[in-house]
Amino acid sequence: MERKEKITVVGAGSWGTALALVLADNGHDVRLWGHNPKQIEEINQLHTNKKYLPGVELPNNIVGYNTLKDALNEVETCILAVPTKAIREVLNDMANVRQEPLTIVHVSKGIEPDTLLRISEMIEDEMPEHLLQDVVVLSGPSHAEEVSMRHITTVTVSSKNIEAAEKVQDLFINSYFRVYTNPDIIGVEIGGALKNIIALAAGITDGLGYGDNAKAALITRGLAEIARLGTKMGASPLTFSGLTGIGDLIVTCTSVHSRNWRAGNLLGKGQKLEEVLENMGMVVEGVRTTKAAYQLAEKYQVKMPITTALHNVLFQHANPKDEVDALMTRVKTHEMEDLANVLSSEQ
Ligand SMILES: NC(=O)C1=CN([C@@H]2O[C@H](COP(=O)(O)OP(=O)(O)OC[C@H]3O[C@@H](n4cnc5c(N)ncnc54)[C@H](O)[C@@H]3O)[C@@H](O)[C@H]2O)C=CC1
Ligand SMILES: O=C(CO)COP(=O)(O)O
Repeated sequence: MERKEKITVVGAGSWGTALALVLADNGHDVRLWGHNPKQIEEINQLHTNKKYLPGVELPNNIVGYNTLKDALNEVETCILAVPTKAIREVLNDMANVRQEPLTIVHVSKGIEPDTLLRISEMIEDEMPEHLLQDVVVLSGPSHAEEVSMRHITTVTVSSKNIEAAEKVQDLFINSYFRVYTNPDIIGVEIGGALKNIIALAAGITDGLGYGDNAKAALITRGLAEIARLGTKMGASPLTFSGLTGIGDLIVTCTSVHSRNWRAGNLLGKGQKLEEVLENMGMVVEGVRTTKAAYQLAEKYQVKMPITTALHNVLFQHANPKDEVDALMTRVKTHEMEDLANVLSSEQ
């Protein structure tokens, strides 16, 4: 029998709440912290979180907290489930109310524009060393809507300290939520963040009226450019064929639950970015990540044509259809880059 723990989930949005449910199902005492007092009142009195997970009933061992100090009191592990944009602010608040070291399990999928830091690097950067035990990432093909219905889901945990990842594996694993470990934290974080770019693009092609062939092309060639960048950044190429690579690409590009796909779909149908984001009500990580990935492609001198096309649509007001046409009419090339390199060196 695994040890039951007090665990704090920081961020009461859809993913934080769904993960709180998994931990509660495993018998842990779960504290769900959110910054909106009305939402916390709803969680404690009605046992629902209707805005983020409509129709889902929360068990009694999930208790809502509005004060970070109380939520983190006597807790060794915290799940950080806020959008990438909010991470530094929340970590700063956490550091102000903590004295003891904490293991932080982050579940966000993004890269910080300009600093180009992965999320585990942002945590190491922001959290004073004496307050940080370990940093673990949990990622994989997992929509909150399905997890909260206890639908079968598989994810991966990774950390520089594999024992910390194994401990988190034990906290979460159960009969509907299977957790694997992978020591390649760079690959796990890069795959999880960059798949959102491709999901936005898949939403756009669907919105433009293209079919499954276009989507399969985007998933496959998207994976190629994610792996091209990721391996330059030090990731293992094998990670991109796993749950946090192709697995998450498939689910995000093909699911109506995906916020990134839905946002892309509206863009493809002609809505403006500002309008789409305003009406979404939930985070669309792929927009900021496109900016960061575009900067990373320049830094590492890696060709990322889909990311570049999406960057043009999101930030240069390019027409989505024109960008698709431009992608399709690029100079012809080999599919496998190793082969292309061999052939060009033979010429
Ligand atoms: N929703 C999903 O199915 C999944 C989401 N993720 C990732 O989890 C992260 C969170 O996503 P969601 O839960 O979907 O987002 P969401 O939009 O459903 O919820 C975000 C939550 O963060 C809170 N928040 C925003 N700014 C804040 C701030 N400055 N201080 C404190 N709280 C703040 C919001 O009030 C909200 O409760 C994202 O990085 C996303 O990519 C990962 C896997 C699955
Ligand atoms: O990461 C996710 C599924 O694995 C969630 O994707 P969206 O943010 O696009 O909904």
